[in-house]
Amino acid sequence: MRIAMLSPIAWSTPPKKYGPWESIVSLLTEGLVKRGIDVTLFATADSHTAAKLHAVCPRPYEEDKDIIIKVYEGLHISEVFERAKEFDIIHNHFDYLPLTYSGLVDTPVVTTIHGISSRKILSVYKKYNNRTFYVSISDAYRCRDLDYIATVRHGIDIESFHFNEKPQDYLLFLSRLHKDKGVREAIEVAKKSGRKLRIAGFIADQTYFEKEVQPFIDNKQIIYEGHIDPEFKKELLSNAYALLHMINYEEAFGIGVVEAMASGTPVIAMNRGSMPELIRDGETGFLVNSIEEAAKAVQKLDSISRKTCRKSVEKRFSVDRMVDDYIKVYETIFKKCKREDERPWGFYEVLRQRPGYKVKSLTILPQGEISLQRHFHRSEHWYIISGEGLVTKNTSQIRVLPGDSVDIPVNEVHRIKNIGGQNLVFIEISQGDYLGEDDIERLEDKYGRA
Ligand SMILES: O=P(O)(O)OC[C@H]1O[C@@H](O)[C@@H](O)[C@@H](O)[C@@H]1O
Repeated sequence: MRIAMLSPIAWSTPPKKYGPWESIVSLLTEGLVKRGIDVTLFATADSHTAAKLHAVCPRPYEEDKDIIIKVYEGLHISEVFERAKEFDIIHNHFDYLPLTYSGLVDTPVVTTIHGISSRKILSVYKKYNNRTFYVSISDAYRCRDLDYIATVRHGIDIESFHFNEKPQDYLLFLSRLHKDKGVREAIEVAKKSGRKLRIAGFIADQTYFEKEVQPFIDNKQIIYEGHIDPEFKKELLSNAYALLHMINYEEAFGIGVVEAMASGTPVIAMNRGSMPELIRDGETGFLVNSIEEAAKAVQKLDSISRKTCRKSVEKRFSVDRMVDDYIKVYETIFKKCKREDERPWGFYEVLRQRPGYKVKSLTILPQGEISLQRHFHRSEHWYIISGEGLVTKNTSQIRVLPGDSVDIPVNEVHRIKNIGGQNLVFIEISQGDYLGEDDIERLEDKYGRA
């Protein structure tokens, strides 16, 4: 299966510090590659992957303000769709914009809806509801107006989080600093329960920060650690007494919540959005409805086993589980959308068909080869456009390059194999009294179709 993975370009894939969408794309891509799946990752040029990287945007636009967002969004997305025929599935993680290209290609598009920033963008999702496939990242995040092929909850690289059974005494806030994420509320919980609070994350709303957060930072009880790197984040998570996640919105998924539990750290979260799907109330943390309840929950934290937190994540939020779930989604889509012109060796396109002749372009992927075969009703003429091939004609073999042509009379046993590193493309003119695809006698086939 050939997957085109379309990542956002706000951050690199994986991100250096913050970038939840890019981080999930990276974990999924690397997990699929490990399973032997052919993935092409479309991401910023400074991304790192074991898949094939295709990049037009040199750096993340959040890190380089000289990058004009609209220009690079257009260039980045169009690359995937212009190469659509090379893939069995395009997996879009880039929000709604790529949907507007999906009607122009035959390759099925699956979109993981990581977040709907405003109800105003829903009209795009609604328009493409019947044309593409949507995946939600929690049941809570399903929108009634859309149809979904599955819910796939995120997985994390559990082994990279240090499990710690003996935490320090501080509470932790770890997210972007924004009203939605409830930083102010976390400060109040810390004050009410007389605990130290360490705050980490980048300032997503400067006005909010200056008004609601900064005045409370005394670097004794309320400490701001800044926009931290992944290693420091892991250290803060594993040493924390608990994570406070006092969100003010219906959050689709909380990666930090799962990462905390993987480190053995229980989470006290507002009971809304996806939180009940992530936290087992009383087992891996507490679901609360107010600051008062959260402060009371702090007093009960000793009843939570840090080992249970870790085990719960191992069972429910591993990368392997996420990769399994997405492979199931791809297989379902693959079966639903299977077309005759997609072949194990590549694909073809009929350019013209009239009584007596047919013109096709054929693309054979590297290492691909058509079956050893013959036709009873048609002769064929091949003209090589690009790549390097090896043609078998009866018992002889001929190496072919762009500009070469080959004639295959009716009844002649033949095959063509891609022996180069790039796609082998050729134009075929077939002539005869019957031109249907079923006029193929397969004598031998690498893909078991003979
Ligand atoms: O049988 P497979 O390997 O799919 O090859 C099928 C292809 O064979 C070639 O010789 C031509 O006849 C193409 O028109 C055809 O699509």
